Amino acid sequence: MPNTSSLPLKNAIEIRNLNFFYGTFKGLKNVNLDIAENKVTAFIGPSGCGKSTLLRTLNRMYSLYPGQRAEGEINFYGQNILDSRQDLNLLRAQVGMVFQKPTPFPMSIYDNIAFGIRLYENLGRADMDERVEWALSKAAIWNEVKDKLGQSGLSLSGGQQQRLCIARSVAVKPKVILLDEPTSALDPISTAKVEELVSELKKDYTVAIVTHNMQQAARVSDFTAYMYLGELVEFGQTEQIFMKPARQETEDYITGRFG
Ligand SMILES: Nc1ncnc2c1ncn2[C@@H]1O[C@H](COP(=O)(O)OP(=O)(O)OP(=O)(O)O)[C@@H](O)[C@H]1O
Repeated sequence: MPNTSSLPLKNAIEIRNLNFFYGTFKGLKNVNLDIAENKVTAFIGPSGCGKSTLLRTLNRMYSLYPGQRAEGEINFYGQNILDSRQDLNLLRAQVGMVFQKPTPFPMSIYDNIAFGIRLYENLGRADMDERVEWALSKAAIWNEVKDKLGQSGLSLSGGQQQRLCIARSVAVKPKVILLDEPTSALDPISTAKVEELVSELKKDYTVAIVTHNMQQAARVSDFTAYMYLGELVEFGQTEQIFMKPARQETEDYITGRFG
């Protein structure tokens, strides 16, 4: 891993010697990676290389599944979230996640946002209204839904549903937002809106994004991690990874000569 310590950046997450197991299969092999605060870090690499596995360790999403376990350290602002004493609800409020397929709850647009907030905070009606508007505005969808907050979240288009899901994760004021191929189910116009939104979000949040789309990684991210067969092959500033990769394997993948 190149040394990025010379950059004047603060890390939100520092991953150290991370190994991940699906039963006996090792999905991640000794990964070391820093995720800088208020930056976008992209995970790229061929199918099955461990991008989603790595993302899902960052809020312990895997803990829902028996037989899956991580070893090593994931220090989130200095605290190792792999510690068995880690409060998982608190962690998931601080490290939110948006999935590939938009997953609005089968309830109103308003309640899609308010639901998560109610789990953590006891807001009065006026404060809740304000928070809902704030979250929908942050996710650049307020103007499209402000006159139909009582309608089902499922009545929105796919691209709007995905922005609603981003609003839902923003609403609980996380520090980090994890995006797992957030545009792969979207049309090009919705994709462009979500990409624009990602660039906006980093003003307030730290973002990690898994993407199959290398142009997308190049457009939206500040740092890129190239993975292969569960290993982190190369990590650096996105411009360097795409313009001047240090490793031949990275260059082969970036230039489409892989495989
Ligand atoms: N639930 C599971 N049980 C067993 N093995 C799994 C499970 N989920 C993923 N794997 C394996 O772990 C490895 C990494 O998978 P992962 O989904 O992280 O890859 P990925 O890079 O995100 O792939 P893709 O781009 O296709 O989504 C693969 O070999 C995959 O088969």
